[in-house]
Amino acid sequence: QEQPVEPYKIDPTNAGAAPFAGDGMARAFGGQDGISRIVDRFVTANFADRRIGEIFMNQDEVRLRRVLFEQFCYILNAGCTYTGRDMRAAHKDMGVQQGDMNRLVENLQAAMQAERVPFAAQNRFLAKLAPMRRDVVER
Ligand code: HEM
Repeated sequence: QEQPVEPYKIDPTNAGAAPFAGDGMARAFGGQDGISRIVDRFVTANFADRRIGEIFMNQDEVRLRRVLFEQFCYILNAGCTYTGRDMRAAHKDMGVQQGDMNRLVENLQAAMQAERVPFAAQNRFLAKLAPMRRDVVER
């Protein structure tokens, strides 16, 4: 079950990127079912990761699976809204470094590859997420 968090204003722009137009990206990711499988693989990989798993340990995995699905589904324009926190608030004081971000991207690439997302669509999605490093990585 999900743990309560400090109140915050719900706003889909908290997702940190504007959704893609049209349904091409949603289809490339296999719709909500495909996105759900990718998020599950991705979250499982991050928690089990030898290099970044420690950052995830003791965090709310149930909530993370829910809102990360919402975020991906929203950005891919697959018919969801995002109810989570903004990226700066979500990663505050976590000490995430650039190397951690690179590792997380590798795990996401592996999850998309496993679900046979076409390479061009993978890269379009990663390009949408890339600017979020400003709000995630501490320097
Ligand atoms: C573009 C890159 C990233 C995106 C799009 C992203 C997305 C998210 C989202 C949507 C949440 C949940 C927000 C909420 O609970 O309201 C979250 C939380 C979290 N993220 Fe990220 N994240 C990114 C990078 C990273 C990196 C690099 C790490 C560490 C290696 C990380 C570790 C975490 C952890 C541990 C939480 C749970 C926080 C908590 O439960 O309080 N994230 N992230």
